[in-house]
Parts: sequence; structure tokens; C-alpha cells
Amino acid sequence: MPVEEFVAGWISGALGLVLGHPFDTVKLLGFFKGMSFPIASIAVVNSVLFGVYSNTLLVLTATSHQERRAQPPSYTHIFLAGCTGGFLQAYCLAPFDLIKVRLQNQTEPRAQPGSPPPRYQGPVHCAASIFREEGPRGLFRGAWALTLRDTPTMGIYFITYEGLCRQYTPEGQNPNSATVLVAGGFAGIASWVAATPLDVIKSRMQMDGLRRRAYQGMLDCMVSSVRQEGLGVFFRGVTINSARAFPVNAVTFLSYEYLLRWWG
Ligand SMILES: CN(C)C(=N)NCCC[C@H](N)C(=O)O
Repeated sequence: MPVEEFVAGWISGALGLVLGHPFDTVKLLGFFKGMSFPIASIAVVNSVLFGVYSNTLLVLTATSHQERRAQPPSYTHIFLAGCTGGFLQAYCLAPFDLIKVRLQNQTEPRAQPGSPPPRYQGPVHCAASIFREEGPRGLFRGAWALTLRDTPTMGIYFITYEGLCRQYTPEGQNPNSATVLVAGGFAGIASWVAATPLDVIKSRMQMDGLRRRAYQGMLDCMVSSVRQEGLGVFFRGVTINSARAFPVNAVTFLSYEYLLRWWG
């Protein structure tokens, strides 16, 4: 199994993350300022996504990454490979994402002198507390919603990227940097717009269980959210997700493509 795509996915995920960090910090208040936890999680998850995507295409089309410009895979194969990558990455992402959401939703902005310490003091403390209080399965709370969010939307992600690259690149050639940047940026936006409704539900499921259980399951969470807040609830955060998605994914694809070209 070729491993370059896993390594390139790791490095490109880390670079994309550096660009996305200001957006994440805005969303994450004071408890999630460091870079080490996001690098350890997002970069590993991106490595699984790109590695599985490319290796699934290898199985489906018997072409390596280098051969795919001359023999482009069909959009059906690209979509299936993207969904496979999305499905597997969702399971690796689930515990990291849960920790991120729990830290992000701690409302105490900064400890005042004399005020009680925050419930979670950092990523490791958060993981250990969830494990202790909610059991090992607690670390996978919301994993179903995450899988439903990521499986089809990663198909959309890679189809958008490939479609735009093919549109603006002469047949058989590699796309130039500007094309990769624009195609990567729009791939990020398209996938996040499609992912936002389930992203909202996933985050609510992940917060459920912290104090009392509010939802009986994913469907119940969707129905009560729409009843209480209207259909607009499914688009909460879509603007900031898209604003973050363009630069993050432009840089992710640019570094991924160029690393693989350098390695031959
Ligand atoms: C949930 N969706 C839609 C995605 N994860 N889309 C792909 C973008 C991945 C990139 N690391 C990012 O965080 O934007």
C-alpha cells in the first residue's frame, strides 16, 4: 500500500490548520488556544482521509496518483473513494472532535480570582473526564452524526476539486498552482455548505449527556431543533465555516499536490 499520500495528507493537513487557526480560535474562546492538540488531531485525520482516498482509487481504477492525470478516474470512482475516505476518517476524528466541541462550549471565558476552575482544564483532562464519567463509548458520542456528515460530503469535496481542476487544465497536464488553490478552496466551501446541517446536529449530540440527556437520538435531536428554532438552525455557522474553508483547503490541496509531485 503506497504511504506517500498518508504522509502528504498529514503535512498538508497541518499547513491548512495553521491558516485556519485564527478562525478556530475565534470560535473556541480561551480554553483552546494552543496548536498542539489541533495538529495532533486534524493532521492525523487528514492523513487518513487523503491516504484512504488515494488507495481506494488505486483499488478501483488500478492507477497510482502519478498516472491519474493521463488516465483520469471517473467521477463515480472519485465520489466512492471520497466517501470511503470520509467514512474512515470520521471514526478517527470522533474522539478528537468531541473533545474540541466540549472545550469550545465551556462558557466560562476566563477564570476570575475565586471562581471555580473550568470543568475541563485542557484536552487530556477532558478526554480523561469523559472516559471516567461516560465510559469508553462516551468518547464516541455523536460519532454516527459525524459519519453521516463526513461520508457523502468528502465525496463532494473530491468531486468539486477534480471537476474544477479538469475544467481549467489542458488534458493530460497537471493543474497549475492558481487552479489548485481555487479548486481546493471551492472544494472546502462546497463540502462545508453540504456538511453544516449535520454539523449542527452532531455538535448538539456531542454536548448531550454533559448534564442531562435532552435527546433520545439523532432524529429526535433534528426534530426538536427544528421545532424550537426553525429550519434556519441547519445553517447555523455556515458563513464562518465557508470563510475558514477556502484558505484552509486551498493550502491543503496545494501542499498535497506539490509534495506528491516532488516525491515523483
Ligand atoms: C466536514 N467537512 C465537510 C469536511 N471536513 N470537509 C473537508 C475539509 C477538511 C479540512 N480539514 C477542513 O477542516 O476544512
